Amino acid sequence: MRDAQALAAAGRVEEAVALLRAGAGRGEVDALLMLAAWHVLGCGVARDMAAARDLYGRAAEAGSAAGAQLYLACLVTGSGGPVDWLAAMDLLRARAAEDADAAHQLALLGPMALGEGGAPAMLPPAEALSDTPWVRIVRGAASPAECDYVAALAAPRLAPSMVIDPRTRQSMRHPVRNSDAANFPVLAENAVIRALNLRIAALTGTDVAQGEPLQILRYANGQEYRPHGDYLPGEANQRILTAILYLTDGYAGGETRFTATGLAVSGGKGDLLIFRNTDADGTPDRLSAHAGQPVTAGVKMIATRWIRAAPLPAAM
Ligand SMILES: O=C(O)CCC(=O)C(=O)O
Ligand SMILES: [Fe+2]
Repeated sequence: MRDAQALAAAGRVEEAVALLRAGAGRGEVDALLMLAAWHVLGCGVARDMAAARDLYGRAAEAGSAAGAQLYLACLVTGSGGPVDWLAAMDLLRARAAEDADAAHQLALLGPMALGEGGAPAMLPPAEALSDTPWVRIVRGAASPAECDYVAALAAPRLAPSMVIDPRTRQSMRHPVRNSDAANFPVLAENAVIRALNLRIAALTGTDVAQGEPLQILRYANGQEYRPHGDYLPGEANQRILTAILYLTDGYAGGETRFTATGLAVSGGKGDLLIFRNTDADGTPDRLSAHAGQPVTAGVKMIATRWIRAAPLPAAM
């Protein structure tokens, strides 16, 4: 496939696409995956998620682990076609013998007893912690095994957290947040991540499409997230809610502290903290400002879902 890349780099995009199509036609995994990626990105071909989904499916059928992962993401998130949870479970079962992660996902999904499309069967109740700002906690929203799985899945993806410089729009390191971060864009989701995102959507009374990619933060000793609001300056589709799932326990410090009132939350492993960042009319609620206090021993990991007022544009 280096030939196709070289042709594309030389501006001979049509020839590159023709080469990929020929390889894909012969069922070559590399060609199927690259052509799919080009359809996702709209690079050399028109952006076409349905075509990408079909190509990932063919790569999966040809035995590609990467193809199977991406096809699974399409099936569980409804990218490039309808959500097909049953086909996703079939795919996991077909792979479980040779793919430890597929087997692990099935082991976690079984006890969830999910309904159609991966919807949660039952929801634990929410407890009010404060009304101004509006803060709720759902104890045991995820099991310890689910938390461990998400933490381990994120580990190889973790990199120093970045913030966007509002002047240059470049991402850069910043002392406001010195943790490590990783996220799961739609095509990086799998069945377990999707099930958790659907659970968070149900617990917050929102549509799963309103959620930004699940973001994992890892704070080692001394790391923190300084006081901030989660709302986005000048954004029309505002972050109305934040949901934080605590993935680890046994660390010291690291409370989530609402700086205006001093409310400090030490979430237990599997607890989900939910708070509103805006008023009913969508204006930022300054009282929702909060911090992740410095961790003083051990490691704190959380999974954050920033939830917008309206669904985000379809999957990338
Ligand atoms: O680490 C925490 O407790 C807070 C994290 C946070 O503020 C966020 O993810 O938006
Ligand atoms: Fe925050």
